[in-house]
Amino acid sequence: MLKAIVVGASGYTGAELAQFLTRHPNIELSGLYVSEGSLDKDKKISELYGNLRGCIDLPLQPLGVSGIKAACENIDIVILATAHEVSHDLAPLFLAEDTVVFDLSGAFRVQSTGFYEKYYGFTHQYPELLEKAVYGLAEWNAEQVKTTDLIAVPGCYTTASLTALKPLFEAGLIKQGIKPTINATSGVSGAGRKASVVSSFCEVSLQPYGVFTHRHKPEIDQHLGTNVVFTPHLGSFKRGILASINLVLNEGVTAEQVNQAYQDAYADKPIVRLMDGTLPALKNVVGTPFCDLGWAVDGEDLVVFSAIDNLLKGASSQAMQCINLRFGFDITTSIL
Ligand SMILES: NC(=O)C1=CN([C@@H]2O[C@H](COP(=O)(O)OP(=O)(O)OC[C@H]3O[C@@H](n4cnc5c(N)ncnc54)[C@H](OP(=O)(O)O)[C@@H]3O)[C@@H](O)[C@H]2O)C=CC1
Ligand SMILES: CC(=O)N[C@@H](CCC(=O)OP(=O)(O)O)C(=O)O
Repeated sequence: MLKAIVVGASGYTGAELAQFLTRHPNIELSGLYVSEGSLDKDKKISELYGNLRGCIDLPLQPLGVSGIKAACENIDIVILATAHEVSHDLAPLFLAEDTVVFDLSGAFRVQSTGFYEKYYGFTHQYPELLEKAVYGLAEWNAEQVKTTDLIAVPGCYTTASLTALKPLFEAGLIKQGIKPTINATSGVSGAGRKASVVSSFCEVSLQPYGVFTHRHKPEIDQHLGTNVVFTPHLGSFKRGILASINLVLNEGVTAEQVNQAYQDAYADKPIVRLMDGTLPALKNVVGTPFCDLGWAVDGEDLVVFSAIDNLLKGASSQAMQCINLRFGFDITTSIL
């Protein structure tokens, strides 16, 4: 039996991961951690999430740097469900204890230190870890995930976008020089559990934000290999992301070729569901690990729609897919 701990377990993605790990037949959930000064320290996780009562009643233990060695005793797997700066500082310490680290933050997703100064506002101290980290887009990087000890789980908008775009670019169907335009709307849980005015119920309606400046744009650019225009929106619902993506096809490319590209990429991938002539809807993916893809072609114009649960395929269930890949379990274990 492998043993796992979750750091940042009181947050939205950490609590989801605790549930996947509890259900896993080959992994024991051995500890849940929050920051040293957390207001939730020593509470049971089920005091915060009532649905977990009787299922996961482990305490949220405070964790400081000096406690990391003890927290890692006999531990194989560490999930960092923490803010980018926190993951940046903690990952090397957990790696030094011979654990395999799955980081849900953006701290190790993009191989460019300059990117972190521009988009995250901190100087990255570990260029060697940026090189070593594998980007955990599970349907695309499975072989690399199997061989690394640091997995950078992709961001939520990025997962929705790359899952939709990669088959088309791999098949060479998209006209060069015209950037894909991604408009994506996220539920408010994308901003995490901490209180903030912008994500408070009375403040949220439906509005764009981060126009031309959101950090997921360069993350998509790097992992797609081409530049995009990306505009995120915040919607007044709890969970889910719907991305609508406009593209121009190469001359002569047919709807059948688009269908075939998606079939080739995903026919044997159980987590990506190709809609048959219908279009994705959040109600079909929220609470599930799926990415639903639908599309329509009109001459050279192609619109693709991608729907995920931001906390699941956009974070925790994708991390669980990566854990399964890394340790040789079926990719759907504990999530389907
Ligand atoms: N929400 C989403 O849809 C997605 C989030 N992500 C990323 O996943 C990560 C977690 O996100 P989310 O769950 O939303 O965040 P939350 O804000 O909901 O949770 C953050 C957690 O980290 C804990 N924490 C803060 N500082 C420390 C520390 N020094 N040591 C240990 N624990 C600490 C918090 O508890 P406390 O402060 O009480 O200590 C809390 O448990 C982030 O990097 C986010 O960007 C990625 C994809 C999607
Ligand atoms: C609605 C909302 O605020 N969403 C978050 C994205 C969440 C995500 O994917 O997280 P990473 O920060 O790990 O990249 C945002 O726009 O910052």
